[in-house]
Order: sequence, then structure tokens, then C-alpha cells
Amino acid sequence: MAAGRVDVPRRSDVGRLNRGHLHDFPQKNGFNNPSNRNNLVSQRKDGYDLGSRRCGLEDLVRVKKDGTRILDDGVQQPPQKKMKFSPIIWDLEEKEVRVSSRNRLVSKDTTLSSPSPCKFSKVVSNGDVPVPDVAAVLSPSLPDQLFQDDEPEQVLVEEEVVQAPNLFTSRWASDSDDEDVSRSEEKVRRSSSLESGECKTDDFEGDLSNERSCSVLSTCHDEDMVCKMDSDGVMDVDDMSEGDAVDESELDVEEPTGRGMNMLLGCRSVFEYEKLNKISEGTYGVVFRARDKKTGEIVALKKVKILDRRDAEEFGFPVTSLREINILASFDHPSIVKVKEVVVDDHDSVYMVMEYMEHDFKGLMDSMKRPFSTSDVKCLMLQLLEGVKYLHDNWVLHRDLKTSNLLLNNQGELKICDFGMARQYGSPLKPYTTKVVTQWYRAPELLLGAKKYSTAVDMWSVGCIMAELLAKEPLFRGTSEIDQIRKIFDTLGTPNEKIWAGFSELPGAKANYSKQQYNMLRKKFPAASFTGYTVLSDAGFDLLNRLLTYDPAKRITADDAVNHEWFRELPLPKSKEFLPTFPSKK
Ligand SMILES: Nc1ncnc2c1ncn2[C@@H]1O[C@H](COP(=O)(O)OP(=O)(O)OP(=O)(O)O)[C@@H](O)[C@H]1O
Repeated sequence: MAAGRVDVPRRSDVGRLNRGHLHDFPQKNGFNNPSNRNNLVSQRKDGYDLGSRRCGLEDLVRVKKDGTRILDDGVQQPPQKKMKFSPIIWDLEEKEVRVSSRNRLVSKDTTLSSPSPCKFSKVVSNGDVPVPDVAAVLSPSLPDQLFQDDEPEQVLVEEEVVQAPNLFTSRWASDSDDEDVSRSEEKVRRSSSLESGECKTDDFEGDLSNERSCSVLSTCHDEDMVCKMDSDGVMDVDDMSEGDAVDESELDVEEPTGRGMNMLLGCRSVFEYEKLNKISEGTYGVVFRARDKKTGEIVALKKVKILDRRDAEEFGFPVTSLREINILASFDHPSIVKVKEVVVDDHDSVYMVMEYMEHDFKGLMDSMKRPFSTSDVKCLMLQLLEGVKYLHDNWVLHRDLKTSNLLLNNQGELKICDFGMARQYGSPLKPYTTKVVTQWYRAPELLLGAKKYSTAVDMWSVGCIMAELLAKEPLFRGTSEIDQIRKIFDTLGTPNEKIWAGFSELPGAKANYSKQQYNMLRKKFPAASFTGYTVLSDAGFDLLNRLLTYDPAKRITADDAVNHEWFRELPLPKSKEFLPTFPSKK
């Protein structure tokens, strides 16, 4: 453990132990390794930073025996109040956008200090969907004057602060950062004289050499999305289409790291980068290849798509993008694409600056003549599973795992990208939208309309990806939802109550499906083949079968999949450096 760090037991450990569905899972051929309950420790040994957190508040917060925390200023904090994983704070009560004392974050962590050139715009509702007003993108370093007013008992404490790269301690900081920081702090202090901490920063513009304000980040509107706030004033961005519950119960999820907090604060200009070419244009963003003018480093710039700039006031900042920035900026794992910073342009368009990855697997496999070898696939699957395990350990569902969202660089590193559909989940499960996961990779429980689902939906997608990596073509290519279900049933057999308890109660289970009695998957992946089918050992097939298990409660977890026998039998997983290289896409 690094000096000055304290180890905080992770909630995800508790959750995993409580999930219990592993007990239902049939023990077969010894492939089902018991869940590694100590995986967090072992992960740290492997260099993954999952559990270690630096508590920057030791001397700021004293804890009474009953768990009540007492701040230095004497404010008592109710026991067990946790900050949710969100650097954005919303205020439902106030009509005007403002910094509310109720949303105060207290931190003595100077590494989290940053100027906060916030420029807030009003939130506009379309009248149908209740859109809450945005309070602020808060800087933990906002001066106390800003908060010295009402309701001290509701002060939120950021309990476990992780030291992490941020704009002001990273290489992105300019030489004059210290000066800029203190200057902008001074500006914020002055602006704090505004009523109730309203943060008006228009007059910062042009004052900070390399920064622009992030006005867009304070507005949120999406047809199907609303941003909920719990009683603590902490945002829970949610998708309200498809009858998602407005469950006010405390999700109470910890923030994986503290990085996200700072990403959204002071933004540099996109003109620090030279755009080279467009890589791709997706639903939520355009992705460019670009060069950092200072360092020459090649990066990927993902421009957040706002439907029509003229209507930006109306449409606001897409929630999917807020989610993505929130999550990506907070995570730090070798299998998750890194967001280096968030930048804006002259028109307040927002860009995520990401590490550049030369390939995505969809494009790659389209251009490959032959499929990956078994040891290549094992290497790739291990990286994917480690990434998914990290997400699930940190209470995040990706909900859109597919080959085009898996990137590969020339060092053989696989990274998961596109967290636009990702969201936190909690225990007990709440109903979520089922319109997630691109159809071909969508789990049967989603296709059949289950509103409560969990990590197993990602594991199904991983199964589809494993099959695709092996065969170089998608496993279930449905042309519609019903065709997707049909294709799955035709291959894996039509499910019933016996193999999937609760199946018959699913909304989609009432339809009259043709009865396919047998699981035909082995035919597609035989143990030996002279006909060109992809060969897969018994252990490999066992893993694939467990990933593609109907009953989500019995589907293998990322934790168990990482430890599956297949990865230990010959041929062993290739090491990353020996993966084949491919001509870089431009
Ligand atoms: N860091 C990166 N480096 C290189 N290419 C990237 C990077 N991030 C994304 N891309 C490319 O851009 C494509 C789209 O990215 P992403 O999925 O994040 O955008 P999106 O708008 O959410 O797309 P979609 O609508 O397909 O979900 C990826 O498939 C990949 O080809």
C-alpha cells in the first residue's frame, strides 16, 4: 500500500458475496472455479487499482462511535452517508441554477483543488419529461464562503478521495497553473458574493490562458432521459423510457476514483489539438484522430453530438455523454479506454480526449482473412473479462458490449470503449430500460422484456463476442428483435421453466416460439472439424456455454470466467506483445 493510503473495504465485495447465484451454478468438470473472494487483493498485485483509496479527510473528519462524522467546523454528518459516483450535482428544488450548500463537497485534498470556471445555463424542459434544474459542476475547492448559509446538517462529505490525475496536476497543466489556479479561485471567491452561491463565471472568459468554461455540461436534456436527484442532492442519471422506476431508495454507490470530479471542471481548448481525420461517426459522437500540438501525441477526440447547435438550449447536453464522461473519467484500468481530458471549442462543443487505439474489432475482423487463433482469442478474452470484471466490481453495467466497442492498439492491448449506455446498478435491483445492448449481443432476458437485470447482460454479450472472435462472424445476426430471439432459440434450444426459472413470467415468453429441443451450439464449434468450422476444446466450449446460459442467475460471472480452465490449458493465451499486428486504420 502506498504511503498515506488507507485500504477501504469495497462495497462491491459485499455485493458479490451476497449475490449468491453462483451456488445455483452446476459444478461441471471442475471448470467452475469458486469465486475468488480475495480478488481485489490479487488484482492489486496484478497492478490494477481497484480497491485502494486515499482518504484525504482523515484530519478533517472525526468519526463518533455511532458512526456520526463530525467535520472540523462542528457539522455532524449522519452515519453511513456515501457520495454517489457522480461529479455532477443536480438541484431539483431551485429554479435557478446555483451552487447549493446542500451539495457541498468537503475535501482537504489539495490535489483535487482546481479552478472552477463554471458558466451555467438554464435547463429547459420539453414539458413532457420533468427535467430537473442543474445545480452545479462543483469544485471541491470552492471556497467556504460559497456555502456558509443554510442546512449544515445536510453537508455531503466526500469520504474517500482517490489521488488521480487531473487537469491541474497532470502534464496538461501549463507552467502558469499555480497562478491560474489561485487567480480563478480568487474569481470564484469574488463570484461567491452572488446570491446563494450562484456561480457566474462569464467574466472568467479569456482570463485563463488555456481554459474555457464548460457551460454545456451544466445542462441536461434527452428525450428519454431524466436526471434524478436523491435526498442528498446527488444525481442519478437515469433512462426513463420503458418505465424505469423512479425509485428514490438510496443506491449508495461509491465513486470508483476521484478522477471524474476534475475532468469536468476547467476545460482546455480543443485547439490544443490538430485534427487529423475522422475515424467514425456514431450515434452519440464523431470520433477524430488528432495530434497534441505540444507533445505530438496522437489521441482520439470524441465530439459529443448535440443534435442541432441552434437548439442546444432546448436539447441540452446528452445524458448519455454525461454518463460516458463521468464513468470513463473515473475509471483507471488497462482494459478500459482512458479519457485524458475534456476540451471544448469556440462553440462550446465538448470533446473527450482519449488515448488513441489503432483498431476496433469489428473493423478489424471485417478486414481479416482468417479468424484469430485460439491463443489469440484467449489473450483477448482475458483482457476483455478483466475489464468487465472491473466494471462489475465497481457497480457499473456497460450494457453495450459489442465488437465495435472493443478497441485494440498495436501493443496488443484490448480496451472497452463507448460508455454511453453504461449505468450504475445497485442491490436490490431496480427496473431499468430494456432497450439496451445492440440487438445481436442482447441477452435473452432483455429481448424477452425483463425489467430487472444485472451484470449477466454484459456476460451474454461477452459470450457473443467470444464466439465472434473465434469464428470471425457474429453468432446471432437477428434482423429484428423477434428474429433475434428465434435465432438464439434455434441454436441454443427453446428455454423453459426447468432450465430458466422465471422464464414463463417474462413479457415476451408468451409468444408462440417453435420448439427446438436441443442445444446446437456444439455443431457450430466442434471439438474437431474437417469442414472449416471453428474448433473449440471441451473447456473452451464449456466457457462459451456458460456465457450463453439462458438463466441470468446461472450465467457465469466475469470473476469466474477469468479463472476458467480454458485459459490454463494448451494452447496458453498468447502474450499481448505477440498478438498479430494490423495496418493502422486512418
Ligand atoms: N479511443 C479511440 N481510439 C480510436 N478509435 C476510437 C476510439 N474511441 C472510439 N473510436 C472509434 O469510434 C467508433 C465509435 O466510437 P463510440 O462507440 O465511442 O461512439 P458512439 O457514437 O457511441 O458509437 P455507436 O453509435 O456505434 O455506439 C468506435 O467503434 C471506434 O472505431
